[in-house]
Amino acid sequence: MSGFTAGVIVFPGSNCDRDAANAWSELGCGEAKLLWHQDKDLQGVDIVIVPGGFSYGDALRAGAIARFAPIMDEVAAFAHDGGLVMGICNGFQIVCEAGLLPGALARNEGLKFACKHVDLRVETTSSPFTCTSEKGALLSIPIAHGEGRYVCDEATHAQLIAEDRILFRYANGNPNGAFDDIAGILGGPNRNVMGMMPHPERAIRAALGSADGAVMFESILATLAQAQV
Ligand SMILES: NC(=O)CC[C@H](N)C(=O)O
Repeated sequence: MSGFTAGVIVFPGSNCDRDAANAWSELGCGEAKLLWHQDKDLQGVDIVIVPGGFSYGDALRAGAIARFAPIMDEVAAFAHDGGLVMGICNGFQIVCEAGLLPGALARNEGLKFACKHVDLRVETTSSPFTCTSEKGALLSIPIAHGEGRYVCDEATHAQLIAEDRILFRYANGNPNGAFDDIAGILGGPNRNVMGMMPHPERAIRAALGSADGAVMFESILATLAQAQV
C-alpha cells in the first residue's frame, strides 16, 4: 500500500488527535504526524486533519481562539493552494472560524451536549472525501458535541446548494438543530476543504459500533493516489 502523510494539528484541549492519527495509519493510508499548534511548518504533509476536542476549553466560542494559532496561517495557505484539509467536530468549528469554510457552529438546539450514533446521508460524491462512496448512502457515525448546530445566511446556503457543496445531511433525525440538517460541507478552491461535526475516525471498525467512517479515508487515499499518477 502506498503511503501518504497526514498532519494532525494538536491544540491545547484537542482530544481526538490520536484517534485521527490512528484511523489514518490503521486504514493503511500511511503515516500520521502530530503537529503542534505553535509550529509554523506543516513538514510537507499530504493532508491536514484538524481534529476534534475542546481547543482552549471552547472559551468564547468553540474554535474562536484556535483560529489564531500560528499553524493556522500555514493551514490556510495549504488550503488555498488546493491541499486537502479535513476538519472534524472541533476541527470543523476551527476551520469555519478561520474563514476556510462559510458559516458557523452554534450551541445545540436545547443547549444539551449530544453524544450518540447518528445516520448521515452522503449528499455528493464529487469530493476527495466521499468519491468512493455512493450518493444517498447512509453512514452510521458518532457525534459528541455541544456546539454543533450549523448556521449560515441565506445567500451562503443558496451557494452551497448551487455548487453541490453540502457533503452530508443528518438523516432520520437532526441531533442539534442544524440548518437544513447540514452535518458537513465542502469549500476551498477545488472542493479540497471539508468540515463535519460527526466523527468518522471513531467509526473505522465494527468493534467501535460502526466501520462506516472508513469510506472517507478510502476516498482520500484514492484521491491522493490518483493525484500522484
Ligand atoms: N468532540 C468534539 O470535538 C466536540 C467538542 C466541541 N468543541 C463541542 O462543541 O462540544
